[in-house]
Amino acid sequence: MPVSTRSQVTNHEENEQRTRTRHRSDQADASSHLNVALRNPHHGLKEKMKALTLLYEQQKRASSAFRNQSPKPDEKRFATHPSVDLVNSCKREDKETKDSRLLQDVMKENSMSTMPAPMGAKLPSSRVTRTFVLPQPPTEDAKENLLMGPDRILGFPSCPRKANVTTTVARKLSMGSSVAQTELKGVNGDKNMQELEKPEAVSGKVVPSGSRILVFVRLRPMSKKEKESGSRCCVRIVNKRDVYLTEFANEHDYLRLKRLRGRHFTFDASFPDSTSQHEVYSRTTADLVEAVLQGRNGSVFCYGATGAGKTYTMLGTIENPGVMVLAIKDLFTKIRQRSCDGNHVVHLSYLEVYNETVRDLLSPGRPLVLREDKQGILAAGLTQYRAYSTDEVMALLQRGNQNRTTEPTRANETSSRSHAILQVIIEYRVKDASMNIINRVGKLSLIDLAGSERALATDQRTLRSLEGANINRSLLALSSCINALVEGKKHIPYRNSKLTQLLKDSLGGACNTVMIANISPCNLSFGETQNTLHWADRAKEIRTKEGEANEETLQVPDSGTDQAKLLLELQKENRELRVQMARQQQRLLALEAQALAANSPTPSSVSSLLTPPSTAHPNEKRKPRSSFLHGNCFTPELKRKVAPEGFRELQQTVKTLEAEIEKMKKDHALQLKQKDDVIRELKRKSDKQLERGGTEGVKKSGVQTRATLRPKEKNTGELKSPSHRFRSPVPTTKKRSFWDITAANSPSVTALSGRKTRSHVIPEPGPPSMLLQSRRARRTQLKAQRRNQRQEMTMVGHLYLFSSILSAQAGSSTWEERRSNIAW
Ligand SMILES: Nc1ncnc2c1ncn2[C@@H]1O[C@H](COP(=O)(O)OP(=O)(O)OP(=O)(O)O)[C@@H](O)[C@H]1O
Repeated sequence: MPVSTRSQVTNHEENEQRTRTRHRSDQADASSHLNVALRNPHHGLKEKMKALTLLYEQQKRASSAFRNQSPKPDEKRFATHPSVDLVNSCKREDKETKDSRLLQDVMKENSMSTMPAPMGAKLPSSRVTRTFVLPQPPTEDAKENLLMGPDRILGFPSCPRKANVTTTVARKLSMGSSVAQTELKGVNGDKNMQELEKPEAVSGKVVPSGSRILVFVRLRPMSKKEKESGSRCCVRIVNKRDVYLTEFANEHDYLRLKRLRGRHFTFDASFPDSTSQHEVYSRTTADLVEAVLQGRNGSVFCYGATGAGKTYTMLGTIENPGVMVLAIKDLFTKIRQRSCDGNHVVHLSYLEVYNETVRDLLSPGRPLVLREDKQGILAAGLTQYRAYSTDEVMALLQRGNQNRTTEPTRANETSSRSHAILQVIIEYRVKDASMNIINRVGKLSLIDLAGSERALATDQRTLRSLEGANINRSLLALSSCINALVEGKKHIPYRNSKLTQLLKDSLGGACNTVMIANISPCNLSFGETQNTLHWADRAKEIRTKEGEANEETLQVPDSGTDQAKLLLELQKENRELRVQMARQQQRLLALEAQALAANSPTPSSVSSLLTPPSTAHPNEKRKPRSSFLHGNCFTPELKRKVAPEGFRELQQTVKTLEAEIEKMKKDHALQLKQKDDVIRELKRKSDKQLERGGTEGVKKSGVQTRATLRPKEKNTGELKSPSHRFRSPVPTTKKRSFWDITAANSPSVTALSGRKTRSHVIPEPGPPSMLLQSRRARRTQLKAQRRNQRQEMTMVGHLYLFSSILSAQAGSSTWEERRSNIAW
């Protein structure tokens, strides 16, 4: 991290001191005695030597036991290191001789030193020798670390480590399955990696359950420029885990000549400069990819000073692709192998945080706004591309990198000036042991952070310094978050920068997170390297939440192929049924047409309808007509039977209808006759009245109507019609009829009751009554009436005929039905 306050460093050193003390207390009595002696700088040299001898004896035994157990460290690992020759030459020496010489050196130095033993060692600057004071056994590894060449090196491990591989225990990702471990073994094939230490062992305290952030360190090789400038390597990686950082004392700084600076760190794995990209990927990210395929979220981020090799680790080159490329390739390969139906969805988004603005790298445009919802922090409007192959992903990645802000600085020619986040969301289906289909969704975030830098290291130009300030600010926010998370604070200041907002899930969410700290071997970058290692060491203690795998079991009872078969069968059946139904409909239509043709009234039958029926039995109960929709109606036998039977029925119906019509005709003729009689009677009466010159009645009543002429008939409740069909309803005493109301509202009654209604309005006088017309005019009117009646009768006959045909077609089964069908 760019900034580390004095108090933080002090705290850290105190913690380490405490850890050292705790470790020492675990040792034997003699060792504890030694510790007491070592802690006291004013203790006698004799006692110190005694203790050292004791310690040496003890550690010698331990180291010989260790040599018997553990495999020899790979000599090739250090091939590029400046001290390789020295290391090899040392190895060629007899171990015992070497150890004893070391001890002698130590004892000599201690006898000469004025510094307290555990704090370091000193040699006169003229002497070219190695100077150590080791509170830990001088194991082979430690010796390697200290053999830094002919120069005067002031270095020592700050943290004692038991020289026993069995103390390191494998740390697992929170994958919830054995796959992780299997993969780990398969991919790494390294005993030490399988036996990574427990989180508790790393932090030195009991921590709650959950997944700890995995922290790895990668050392980059010395650049040509650095070599040419005569820079030295200040970092040693031992046993692929331990990082020894040493500081070369400045020969001209006489005041600090005696000051010793050097640190020792232990991580989940540390990669020397010769480590290949594939090895880095397989050790750091392969398990994470596996976890993502199990439906979990995973994050990998590279952290380090500018020019330390973050982008190289994440992106790499075309010849040596980095973690991003290898992870995506691995994802695609594994999805294709595992997907049960061959389908998968891979969505890709790529953004950068530059000068505290979020930009879409795949479709650059306006800055994006960060929003928080239930799923976490989201960049609103970020493009999600669906990729179908690795090549497509590569093309997208390339496009995104072209859009990424990079500038040459003094520290790095292609320095990334922004933090880049590549997010891959995968969705695919797998089958479990009980053949259930499980839908899995996982998210992998690959983050390449911009490098922390000192203002002096980069250009002093305004834009670069502003970029640098923003980068440092966001990294400082990141370090604050790491601090808060490690200290278990309730409030984590994610909102201090856009970067921490975006990393919220990776740091404190339900996510498996890997941090790769990139460091430079150059002694000129000692400060930055120390900072990086310090924060990486701190990040080891962060624990992310234990999250559920994002998977959903789809309730499909049968296998995919069975399902497909079933679907095909059902489709086939459906097609067949449709064809059958169409055929049946055609047959039905044909039958109906046939029946209609057979039942349709021919001219002869119409004429027969008009002739009087020979026999008519209207009340006779008829057999219901068999329905065309009956189940057996499609048999050819029945088809032959149905037509004549229907025809016979129809003939009978016609006959009955004819009889009915005849009867009605008679009734109507009778009615007409009665009406004529009434008219004649009325005429006679009116003639009499006229003859009597009785115009008084006319004057009295005002308007004479037919109703006034038949008051008695009105009382009986019968109309003048002779037909029983035209009987009016019997008037009830309770209900007031319209006539009652009008009578009640008549002026005389109103005068009595004093109440007025709308019917008080006196109607306009109507046309003159028929009785007032001349005789000739009356006769013409009557003739017209009769003509109308005759026409009505003809129409009724036609209607009757028509309705009978309709009812016959509609399939009315009984006589009553048919009769009711006739619209009277
Ligand atoms: N492991 C490695 N092997 C070989 N070359 C490396 C390695 N790591 C880094 N480099 C080289 O070091 C130089 C700087 O690396 P890189 O650009 O990745 O640094 P960086 O940390 O991303 O810097 P910045 O933060 O400024 O972007 C590059 O030229 C790169 O090729």
